[in-house]
Amino acid sequence: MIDIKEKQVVSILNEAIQQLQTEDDTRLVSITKKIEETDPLCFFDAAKQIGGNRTFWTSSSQQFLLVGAGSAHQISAEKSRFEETEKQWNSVLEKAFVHNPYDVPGTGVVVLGGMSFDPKKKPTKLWKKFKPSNFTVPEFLLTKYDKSYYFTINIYVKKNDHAKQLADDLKMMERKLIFNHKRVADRLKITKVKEIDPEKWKNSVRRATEVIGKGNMEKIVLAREVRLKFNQKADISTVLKNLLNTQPNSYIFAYEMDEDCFVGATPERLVKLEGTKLLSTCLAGTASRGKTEIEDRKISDDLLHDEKNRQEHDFVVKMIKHAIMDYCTEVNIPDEPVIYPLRNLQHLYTPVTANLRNGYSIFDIIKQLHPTPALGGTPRTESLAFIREEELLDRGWYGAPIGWMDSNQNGEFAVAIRSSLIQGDEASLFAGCGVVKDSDPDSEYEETKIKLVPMLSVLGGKH
Ligand SMILES: C=C(O[C@@H]1C=C(C(=O)O)C=C[C@H]1O)C(=O)O
Ligand SMILES: [Mg+2]
Repeated sequence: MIDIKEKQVVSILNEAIQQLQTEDDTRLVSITKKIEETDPLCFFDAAKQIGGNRTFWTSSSQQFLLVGAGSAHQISAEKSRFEETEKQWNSVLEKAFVHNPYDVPGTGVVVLGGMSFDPKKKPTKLWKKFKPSNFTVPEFLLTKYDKSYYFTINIYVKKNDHAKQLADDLKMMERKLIFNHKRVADRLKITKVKEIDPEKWKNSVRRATEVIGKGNMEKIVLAREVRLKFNQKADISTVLKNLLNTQPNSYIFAYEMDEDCFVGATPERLVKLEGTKLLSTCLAGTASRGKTEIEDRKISDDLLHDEKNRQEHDFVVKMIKHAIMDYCTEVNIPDEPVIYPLRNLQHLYTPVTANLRNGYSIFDIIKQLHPTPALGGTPRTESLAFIREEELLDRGWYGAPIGWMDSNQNGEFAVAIRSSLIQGDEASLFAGCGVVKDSDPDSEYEETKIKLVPMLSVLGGKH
């Protein structure tokens, strides 16, 4: 094991400082080292004590995990957000002084963030802390990859900085973050539930089926919001712990902006990139889980053969295939979906594998894919216009790409569903469903109800 001693941190900082030309010049220094096993939730908790916003990400296998504390660099973009975000990210990388002896995805200069579903929708104050695109390079980052743990420091240095002093301060922060303390779980209780107008929502579903019936569109995804009030402020670490314990096969994420935190456990990958190896996912079509194994198998079987759900699913497959064709080689998509089981429901699932062509980035793919018909509809422009006009909620970051990327073309983005915007002792939960020509408003309403269960149950609701 290569261990970077503190003395080396001082010399790395010194080297970076000495390369600065003028007093106003600054430079991002990134130092990664391997550490002993560290409890990610303790790290997340401790990050609160040292101040600054926190970020959290685990991939569906949970063998990969990122926890960010504070912010060394903040990217935010409004107009041309994909291009602008990527431009700012590249300029961070260009000037970065990186010391990372490990060729491990998610170590070194890493950025975590997300974006809003539809920048053209008039924003409300609900999401005022979240820009159309916000990304954070954490000041301190914990990475778990396979069974190993890494700690990365990202810090801007100036010509007048004193390397030894900086290194001492950083060491103190590291001790605070990596110290495994005993966590106290909170006992959150829901004191008020306000469903935002279910009857109006069902009417929107009805109108969507009418529009689809006329042949103008094929699929429109409509979402709704539930507002909760709690007996106390929600503790985000406890929410994450509960999600980790109850939601297998899901990406668990948190992105904090001051007092607000966007949290979720989504099963839906948008895109994963490891070097040039690309993975995407078609996930649409839903049923509940059975109470017995036999009942469960029967429900899966029916779902696999249900025409309405297969339609919902096939629009996504077709679109994703079309969207990545020009950007990838070796695109491989099975002809038939399989079942993707979750704790409270099951989906139709078709994996996509491909090879990203030279010269393209994960951002090029996100731009092509978002929103897929799993969250928008078919055709895209028309369905988005319908959603913008008809939906009663501000989706904010719900249903949009959320994820991370590093400086070596590795990264992964999920679609932020099964999620909640937690605001102190209140929260908004979101769930939507794919409306096609045979959709029935009451059944779609029931479907969104099950999709709300994962978040509701970890926030003190019924299990
Ligand atoms: C829109 C959501 O989920 C999407 C809609 C699905 C459906 O209607 O069958 C299934 C998975 C997701 O693509 C949500 O969970 O909020
Ligand atoms: Mg559905």
